[in-house]
Amino acid sequence: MDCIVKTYRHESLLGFFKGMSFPLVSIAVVNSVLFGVYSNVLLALTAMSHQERRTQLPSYTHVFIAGCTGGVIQTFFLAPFDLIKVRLQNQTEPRVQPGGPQPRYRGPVHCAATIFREEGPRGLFRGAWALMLRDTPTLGLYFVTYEGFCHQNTPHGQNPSSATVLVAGGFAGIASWVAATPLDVIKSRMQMDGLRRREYQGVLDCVVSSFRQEGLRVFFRGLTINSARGFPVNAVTFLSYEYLLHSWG
Ligand SMILES: C[N+](C)(C)CCCC[C@H](N)C(=O)O
Repeated sequence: MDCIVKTYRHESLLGFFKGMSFPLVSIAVVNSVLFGVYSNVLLALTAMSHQERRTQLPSYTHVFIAGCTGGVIQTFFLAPFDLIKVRLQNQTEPRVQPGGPQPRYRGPVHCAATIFREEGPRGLFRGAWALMLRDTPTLGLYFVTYEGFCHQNTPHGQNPSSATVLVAGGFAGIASWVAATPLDVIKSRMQMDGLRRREYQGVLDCVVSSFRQEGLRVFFRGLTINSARGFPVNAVTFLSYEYLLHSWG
């Protein structure tokens, strides 16, 4: 609540949409990589089409492996986009006045160019290890939750209803975000670390020093908001996924 109130006071309604244009474009790319890799790995592991999988649920191990693989590959696409989002969101100066000083990053493209210039091409992948650690197991969990919930709430041999897909997707989002939040905190700190004097030696150092300075609570920062956001976002994501598979498959 404090964050919402302060964001509104300092930056008005626009403050909530900071760094949004870029993720809007990137989410299409990132999700198609994730769901594309997931579906294809599952196909390779089980030799069953999407339709056939409805009658015979693949083993949860296969679902988990396919989800984890999606998580690894997705990181290469997500890392630069996510970095730019985090940098822009953390730029909390009030809106620029005409004639006043320019903010450090003037927008996503300028932000990408500045990071490239100041921190080199590898700078665009700052925090990518933490991101991969965050997403690999949690995306495995994401698909296991989704498939498991759909399977349990659908009569044998039928396709899950839209309502089931929405709720299953929502739960998958919450479960994976709850599991991902500790490393999400670390990931964002690593991404911000390139900006000034380097504070952390690596992921482990960031975990240890965050814990020393702020205690165990630090790893649960943003848990409520991540889960609250996770439900609707992933309900819609899975509904679109199922819908597209049916209309094209
Ligand atoms: C694995 N982790 C929890 C990080 C994300 C899982 C859901 C991904 C979705 N695009 C979203 O933004 O919610």
